[in-house]
Amino acid sequence: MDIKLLFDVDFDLKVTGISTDNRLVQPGDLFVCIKGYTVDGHRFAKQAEVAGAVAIVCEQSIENIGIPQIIVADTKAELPRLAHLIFNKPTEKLNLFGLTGTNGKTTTAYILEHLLGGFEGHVGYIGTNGIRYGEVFIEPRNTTPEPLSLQQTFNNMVKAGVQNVAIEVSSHALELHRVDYCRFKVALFTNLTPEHLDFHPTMEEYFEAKYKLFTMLTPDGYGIVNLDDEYGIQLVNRLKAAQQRFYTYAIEKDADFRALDVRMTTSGTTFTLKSPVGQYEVKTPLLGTFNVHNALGAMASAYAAGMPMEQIVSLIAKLSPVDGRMEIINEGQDFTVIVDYAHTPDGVEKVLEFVNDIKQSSVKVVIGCPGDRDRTKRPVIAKLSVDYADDVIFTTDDPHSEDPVDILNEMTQGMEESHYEVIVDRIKAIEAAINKAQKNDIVLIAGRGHEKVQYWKSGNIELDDREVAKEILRKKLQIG
Ligand SMILES: CC(=O)N[C@H]1[C@@H](OP(=O)(O)OP(=O)(O)OC[C@H]2O[C@@H](n3ccc(=O)[nH]c3=O)[C@H](O)[C@@H]2O)O[C@H](CO)[C@@H](O)[C@@H]1O[C@H](C)C(=O)N[C@@H](C)C(=O)N[C@H](CCC(=O)O)C(=O)O
Ligand SMILES: Nc1ncnc2c1ncn2[C@@H]1O[C@H](COP(=O)(O)OP(=O)(O)OP(=O)(O)O)[C@@H](O)[C@H]1O
Repeated sequence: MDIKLLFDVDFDLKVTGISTDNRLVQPGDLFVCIKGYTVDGHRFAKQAEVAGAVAIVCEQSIENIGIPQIIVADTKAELPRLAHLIFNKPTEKLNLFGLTGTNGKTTTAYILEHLLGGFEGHVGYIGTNGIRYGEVFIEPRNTTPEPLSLQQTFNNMVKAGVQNVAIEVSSHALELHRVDYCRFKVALFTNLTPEHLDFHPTMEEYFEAKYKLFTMLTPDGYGIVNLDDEYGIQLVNRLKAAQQRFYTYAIEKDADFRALDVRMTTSGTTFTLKSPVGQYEVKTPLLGTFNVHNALGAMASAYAAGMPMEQIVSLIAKLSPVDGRMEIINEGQDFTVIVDYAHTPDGVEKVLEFVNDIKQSSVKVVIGCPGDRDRTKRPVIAKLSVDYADDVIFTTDDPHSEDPVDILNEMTQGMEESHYEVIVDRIKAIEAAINKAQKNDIVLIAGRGHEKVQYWKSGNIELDDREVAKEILRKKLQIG
């Protein structure tokens, strides 16, 4: 591509690619210097030149560089525009369904992917559980990838014939320009509760970051909003003021898509759906009230995309469980083991509410908090656990650079209740809970869901709660 198609410059140059990491530069690339949270990419301009970069995009002039430097005010803001152009404006050829909110993005995206898959065209997914389309699966690094890998992925999806993409859009992504130059056919808001307050100083700023997604709707696009959430109500008011189209969903409030008469068991949920085109009996294998919200959001999104309601209702009954979200581990034992990804106070509370609603006997919880992440939630999650569960084992989540014992001390500091114990080793903690479980008990293993790797300062180790639970159950039942 001629550099003049990217910048208003008076020299000729052919650009064949783009990179923000000198270690990945290919000859012919444009190298964009990003000031990161750990290092400043300007430091790597020379190495990028040596690796074959043909020009540098930077925020200030860099010494001893022999290739052209294009100075811009904010390289992070410039990057999505460049990626959009270099990767052939892929978002103009795709229907993007953006999902945002503190909890429920992955689950709602999964349900939507399933619905759209039964409708028309090929579907892609981008989010916490990775990138998937056709036969392709790429392990995730971030929930919402940075602009280069995002636009490149979109371009690959277009080439593979994908038409619809369900993409989780994190507040970090909205704040850090990762999704600039994306235009959404549907923008969905699940809820907003305290999380990431290490990144967004206040809830209002956190909400403003989420709101940005709704300013990126196409003119014929729809906002889809959870009306049972107080920030959802604020969002609806803004959409009305901006004369944007939207559908609401709720259980409590009178919304466009409303679940009435919700009935829950450990094998699934049924409810009566009130929709803009009549009432339907809905059956899903998903567990918990929050998954009724997620199902409603996905159904409203599919409807906004033109899918007939009858088809939506029929497909939702055929869902399989979501990876690591309320996943039942069944090795034939006479109690219930659930692995779930709840890791925010709201998520933990919702899951505990659900298990309390359906419990026939005692509830045992194994839970921890990650290191290097929002510390304010540690005592809150611990308190919720002892408030709702009969037996709690606090254990290690992903410690990252922190000492797990310090995290556990922060969780339990000042705790007056005594029905908890601390077992630092997560495998031993899961083992203790399962070995203590009696007939009809529920063991909830929360926080890590689908995750397969535990992140430690000293190195990462393989740890999948589901596999651990299965192995312990089989030992307990003397199978194999
Ligand atoms: C705070 C944050 O968002 N960090 C993201 C950021 O990393 P960073 O700022 O530390 O980057 P850096 O290492 O300082 O590097 C700066 C620049 O120098 C370049 N570099 C660096 C080293 C080198 O040798 N050569 C080189 O060229 C890098 O390629 C980069 O361009 O840029 C990286 C590349 O795009 C991201 O992967 C990384 O996300 C990290 C992993 C992260 O944990 N992000 C979290 C906070 C996040 O984004 N979370 C959200 C929400 C998740 C949720 O909802 O729970 C998400 O969307 O994932
Ligand atoms: N609508 C919801 N409201 C509250 N909690 C929810 C909701 N949906 C799911 N949860 C809880 O939050 C956990 C994470 O769900 P999910 O992965 O769908 O959310 P997410 O927004 O994608 O989170 P993350 O970005 O951290 O991956 C689930 O395991 C469940 O415990």
